[in-house]
Amino acid sequence: MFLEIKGITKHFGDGESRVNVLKGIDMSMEKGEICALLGPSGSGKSTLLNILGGIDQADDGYIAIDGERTGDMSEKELTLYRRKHLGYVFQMYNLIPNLSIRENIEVGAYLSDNPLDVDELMKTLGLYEHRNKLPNQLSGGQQQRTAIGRAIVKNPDILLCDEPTGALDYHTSKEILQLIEDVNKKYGNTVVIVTHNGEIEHMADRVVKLRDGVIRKNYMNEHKIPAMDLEW
Ligand SMILES: Nc1ncnc2c1ncn2[C@@H]1O[C@H](COP(=O)(O)OP(=O)(O)OP(=O)(O)O)[C@@H](O)[C@H]1O
Repeated sequence: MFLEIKGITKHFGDGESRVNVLKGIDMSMEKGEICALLGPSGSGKSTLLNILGGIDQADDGYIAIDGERTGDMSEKELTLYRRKHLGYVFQMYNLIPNLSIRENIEVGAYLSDNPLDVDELMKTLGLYEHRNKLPNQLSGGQQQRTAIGRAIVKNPDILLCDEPTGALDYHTSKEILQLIEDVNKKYGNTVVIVTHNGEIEHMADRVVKLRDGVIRKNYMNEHKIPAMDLEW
């Protein structure tokens, strides 16, 4: 097992305003799996993703990646680990406005000992011809491609995507999902996609459904559908 999540609990606030957001999450994933993490608003999806990504800390439980428990690491080790092994794609692209597309992707490459070839990646992403433009000269879909490029150029073991198509129209969303699928096939990264879009579960190997901070369902898809064929 590549990724192990065991007994994760998390609360926010204290006293009357205390909310128990995650109430004991256990799940695991193999390398190269795509997991769709679904659940109603407020069920704890982003909180779990942030804990997986080392952006937030659990109250209890642990995350182990390839046998290494992130909770046992010092702050410095964790930062290095995050830089090297995790890629994050957000709904808002968070690109650096005064850097070119190429430079935005290179920012990710600098963080890695083992980066992918930036030119080749830009070609895979369909961004090569736009490489010298600034983010605001591109469409939303192209900006999201750049954000995926920045996350993936590190060749991270795990790619965490929080509503990666949340701000995009139907066709662009499908393109981005196809791209995530292509990247997973080509580089074998383990992918977790947090989404409200139930259709995305059909392209995933594993489907995990959260409700009220608990996993209600966790199953493997017998028949995956290519992202290109999803409809909603
Ligand atoms: N930093 C925080 N401080 C206080 N409460 C928080 C914080 N972050 C999240 N919460 C609360 O935790 C609960 C779960 O939030 P989370 O964002 O994980 O849910 P979600 O399933 O991702 O929801 P959505 O689909 O709407 O993004 C919510 O009730 C939210 O208000």
